[in-house]
Amino acid sequence: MRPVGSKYLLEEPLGRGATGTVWRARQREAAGAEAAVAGQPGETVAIKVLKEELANDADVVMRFLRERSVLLRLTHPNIVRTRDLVVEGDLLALVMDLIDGPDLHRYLRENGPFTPVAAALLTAQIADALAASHADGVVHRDLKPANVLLKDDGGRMHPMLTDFGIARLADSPGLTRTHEFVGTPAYVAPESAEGRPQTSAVDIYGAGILLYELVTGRPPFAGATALEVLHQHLSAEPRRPTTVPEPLWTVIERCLRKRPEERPSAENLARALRVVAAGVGVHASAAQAEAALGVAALLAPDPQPAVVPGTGQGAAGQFPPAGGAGDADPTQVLPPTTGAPGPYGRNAGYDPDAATSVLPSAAPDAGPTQVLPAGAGADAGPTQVLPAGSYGGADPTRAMPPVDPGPPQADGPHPWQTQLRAARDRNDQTQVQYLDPSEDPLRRRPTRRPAPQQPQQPQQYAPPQAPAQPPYRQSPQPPQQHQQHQQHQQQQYRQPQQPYAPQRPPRRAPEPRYQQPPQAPQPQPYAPPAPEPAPRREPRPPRQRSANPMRIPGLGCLKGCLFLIVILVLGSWAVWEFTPLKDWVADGKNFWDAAWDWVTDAKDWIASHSSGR
Ligand SMILES: Nc1ncnc2c1ncn2[C@@H]1O[C@H](COP(=O)(O)OP(=O)(O)OP(=O)(O)O)[C@@H](O)[C@H]1O
Repeated sequence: MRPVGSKYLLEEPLGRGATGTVWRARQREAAGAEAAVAGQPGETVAIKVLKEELANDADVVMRFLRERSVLLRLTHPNIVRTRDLVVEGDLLALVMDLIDGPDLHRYLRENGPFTPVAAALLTAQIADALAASHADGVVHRDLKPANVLLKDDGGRMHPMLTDFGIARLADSPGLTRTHEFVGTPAYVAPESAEGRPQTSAVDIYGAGILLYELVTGRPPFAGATALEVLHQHLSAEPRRPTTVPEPLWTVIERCLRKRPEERPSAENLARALRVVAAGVGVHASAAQAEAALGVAALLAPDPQPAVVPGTGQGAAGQFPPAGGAGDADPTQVLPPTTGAPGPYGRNAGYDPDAATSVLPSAAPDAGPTQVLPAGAGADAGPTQVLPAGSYGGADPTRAMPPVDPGPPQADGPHPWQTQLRAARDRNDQTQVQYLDPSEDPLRRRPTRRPAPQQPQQPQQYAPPQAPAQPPYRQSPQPPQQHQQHQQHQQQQYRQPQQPYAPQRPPRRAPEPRYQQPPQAPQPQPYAPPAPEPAPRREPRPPRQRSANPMRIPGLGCLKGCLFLIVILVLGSWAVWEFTPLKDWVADGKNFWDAAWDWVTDAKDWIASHSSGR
């Protein structure tokens, strides 16, 4: 058991992600004033030990220190609470509440898709968490099923959003040194992929993808490579699967709008999802069904979305044209759809703090050994989200000096290519690709389970929190009646009863919109090369038919023998028919007599010819 700081002991690893390893750990002594939650000796907690690359990066350590109050004050019933932050030598760690339950990615893989009602209610709770964090100016930026833990809450499962702030911690000018892409291609919003300004709308996009995946078992955009997936986020329209009721599809479609300003606010999303859940069941009243059909009216966008600092956002809600020098993001994966110079142009004027989705390289100067003092919001109540503090507009990292990306490497790979390669590598971890297809939940058909096996499964989800319940929720019913009602609602959309035809978005050729703009006469200092075409598979050589497909032992030898016998028979027949053998046999001559006759005839013939001359 390894100590972390003086207060915690790591016991066993619970899981490993792209940014670190999560451990089950035990509290040795109360953390006291230096943590948001003091804890008790012997208490079990979860500790995320950040990767060495992060811990060794001085920028990340500074960010860690600066952002502690943001992380520690973020409390909500659907957010995994961060209790303490530890910096110790080359170790950075977040101490969290231990959640007893699987993450949503694993749950989905093991149990197949949810019913529309269950998916809507679960996503509504995630939207509640987002609404609270957005109100506090915090954008998650890596929303995906793996970051939703399902807490066992007295037999019911309660979704808890985790990894808040990890993307923020990974932000670092040092990121431009390794260009490793962080974020999961399947869930990345178009504006993030393009390096455009990001707001809380990126989380709404992530929630839309997650909701789609909950009801279908796979995210809407898939591809053989990360680049292919990202292109789809930018240009492909999601298609409505047959199992998704129309009101739910309205919500999903609005969350997946390419233009962030057209996506609903988290608060409206939560409300709309509850209206949909109430209205799509078999026992929905006419008014509830009517309300669900009119859900589009509830999906108003956020007039003042929380801004992701350092992504070039101008005034809140305004989205400057992509590709402008001011909003270049050095970590973007794809070139902007418009605008001449790429983000790596040395004159692009990028903001180093805009490194939104990249891990830093190792830096020699590790942070100091210390246990952090408590943040300002350390004593916030467990269900309370504190009002926005100084964080909202001011980005503490702006004080950091910009890092020169360095001169263009003429012969090395372009950072953009390196990013893509890293993104592909990372997909191993995020299980978007390079998985055994039989094990990849995103590729296989959803598991269809007969209803009796898990009749109560969707009921396990905790009902929405009382304060968040909209006025138009179902009228109170006796518990039993309510349960039956829920069962009916959920069974109406149980996957086995529906003709499920998973739809893969069509593969698209590289979009012309990402083509390199014509080169100006003056060379760009660092014009990005044309996108590397996705590696094409070599056409398979035609399959060789096996001579012995049944693999019968000795068949090859037998075939040779048979062939020889046929040749011998044919040869014998030819000799018999076309030689005087028959006559010899008729005359009773043996072979040697016949042969001697031949020789004699030949000698006579030669003699007659020579005498005639
Ligand atoms: N607070 C927690 N309590 C219990 N288990 C946790 C907790 N946080 C994470 N885990 C477990 O640890 C695993 C790894 O978590 P982590 O957040 O590092 O993974 P990830 O989300 O796939 O990574 P990343 O977001 O960095 O790509 C999770 O799948 C989850 O099962």
